[in-house]
Amino acid sequence: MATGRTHRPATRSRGIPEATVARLPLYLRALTALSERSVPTVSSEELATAAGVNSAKLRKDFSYLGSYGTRGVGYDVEYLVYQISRELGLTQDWPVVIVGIGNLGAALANYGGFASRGFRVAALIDADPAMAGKPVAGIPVQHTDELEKIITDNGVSIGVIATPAGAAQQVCDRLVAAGITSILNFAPTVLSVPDGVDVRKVDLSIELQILAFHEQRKAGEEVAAPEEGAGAVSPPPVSPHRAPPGAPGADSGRQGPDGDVPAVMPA
Ligand SMILES: NC(=O)c1ccc[n+]([C@@H]2O[C@H](COP(=O)([O-])OP(=O)(O)OC[C@H]3O[C@@H](n4cnc5c(N)ncnc54)[C@H](O)[C@@H]3O)[C@@H](O)[C@H]2O)c1
Repeated sequence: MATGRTHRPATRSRGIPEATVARLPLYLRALTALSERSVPTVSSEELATAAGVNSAKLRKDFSYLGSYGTRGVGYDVEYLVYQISRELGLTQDWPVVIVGIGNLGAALANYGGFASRGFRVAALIDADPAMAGKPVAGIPVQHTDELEKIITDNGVSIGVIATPAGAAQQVCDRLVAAGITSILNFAPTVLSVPDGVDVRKVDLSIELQILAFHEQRKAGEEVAAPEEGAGAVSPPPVSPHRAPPGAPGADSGRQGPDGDVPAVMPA
């Protein structure tokens, strides 16, 4: 049974900090767009803007990859795409299983962005016997009774949980016992996993709550703003774009369009 893991190491193998790893997909997304436009080189400032991070952080991140760019020329786009893809393990195909094929699981199965990034949906699994055999995104749904066999037969190491929260821990335990070592959890619950298993959690409602915080703050500023010429002394303005303390992107000083951290977070 899961023993529970309460913290994650600050650095991964080969000394790349976790925060840098979390930004690599942002760089890759921006670089892929440049590559598709056949842009050969890019400056750290341009790439930082496109990725939504600050350029000093980008240069520091790339130094972990041993990539320093060429003064006056910038970074070679194709080479960086290759380097980051290799670092993220994307130069190989990763079979993925999705468990819980309801609204969300079906939407994920239909999402073309997984396959184009090297994540092949190997199987769809659901506990509802009525769904067994029904195709979703062209893949027949399989019953949870088959879970262990499916994982072994397909050599799957990444599982996606899209079940109701109440079922997620039990599904997680079965996935882990069957050999899954990475889990992307969409269920709104904290999963307990043994050492050696990585869990990432996506929660769009948390992102909305952070936006609600900013909306509330903006509304408060409008109410508090003194009328011109009234002579009132107001406190220095607080940027509405700063994240609340402890939130993703907090204390980063500056955030790009997406913030510095993607809307996926450690469990
Ligand atoms: N993270 C996010 O941003 C986000 C967004 C939407 C929904 N969610 C969460 O995703 C989950 C799924 O939402 P939904 O709208 O697709 O729900 P849904 O009810 O449409 O689908 C849930 C599916 O899980 C299956 N299921 C239940 N128990 C199972 C088990 N033990 N093993 C395998 N399958 C099982 C059900 O048969 C059903 O098909 C919920 O936990 C929801 O809160 C998260």
